[in-house]
Amino acid sequence: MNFFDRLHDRIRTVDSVVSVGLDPDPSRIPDHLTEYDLPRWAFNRRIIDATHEHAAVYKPNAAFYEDPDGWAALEETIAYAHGKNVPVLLDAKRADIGNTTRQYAQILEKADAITVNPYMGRDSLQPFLADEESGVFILCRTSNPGGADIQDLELESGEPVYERVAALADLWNENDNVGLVVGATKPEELEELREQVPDLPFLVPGVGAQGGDAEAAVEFGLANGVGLVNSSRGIIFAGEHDGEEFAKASGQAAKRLKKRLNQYRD
Ligand SMILES: O=c1ccn([C@@H]2O[C@H](COP(=O)(O)O)[C@@H](O)[C@H]2O)c(=O)[nH]1
Repeated sequence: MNFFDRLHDRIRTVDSVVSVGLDPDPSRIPDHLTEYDLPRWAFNRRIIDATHEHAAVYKPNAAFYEDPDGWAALEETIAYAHGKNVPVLLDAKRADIGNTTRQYAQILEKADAITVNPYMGRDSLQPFLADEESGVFILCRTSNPGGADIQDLELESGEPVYERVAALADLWNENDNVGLVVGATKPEELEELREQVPDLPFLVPGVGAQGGDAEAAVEFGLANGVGLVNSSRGIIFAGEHDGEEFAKASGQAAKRLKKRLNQYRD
């Protein structure tokens, strides 16, 4: 079954488009978990227990796992999320020349979907695009202020780079497995892009800690009801640092976000 069909089912089952970002910054992990062999895994397990009923996906960002213990923590986390029937979207922003990108794409044997960087062009994404079962979210208009430096540049045709990326992504979507990453901090661009590519689901980061527009994220992020609105720090660090209460607070934050976003869903 294709990733977006699986995601559609998951969204229906939990009545939620919330992507829970698993970015376990070691400096913010509660003290009582730092004694574990894999503190990031101990942390994520508790977050998953508390949030899975509200999670359409989990989105670990690879940056928080790129060391030997980190990869072990990530593998445990992915397996545990799957045990709760929640798909995993790895925010890795990968892509490279052919033989290198083929190695990167092997991660899709574990995760269900990945974010990729279009800067190196189609061949750098080919192994991801060719994987019919997995989702591929292409960075299009990112949520950070510096996203404008390149993505907003006007081409000779008058279109900005991010619109060209969306047009290419639509072209590359031969296996119905492509989505776009568009920040909630860019509501006007979200609206324009939804008009331009009506059938591509968006992953919309930037609500919560980055203060993005939750209503626009839902109104324009979903294609035929399918899409994701991510919050990471706003959910996983919703509580105090110490004690088991942190997980309860993350469950409440995920539930709150789900309710808030559901106000805007059809
Ligand atoms: O444009 C982008 C692309 C990716 N991200 C990632 O999403 C989360 C956001 O975390 P918050 O704590 O909810 O701000 C994080 O992993 C980013 O690297 C993004 O923010 N913007």
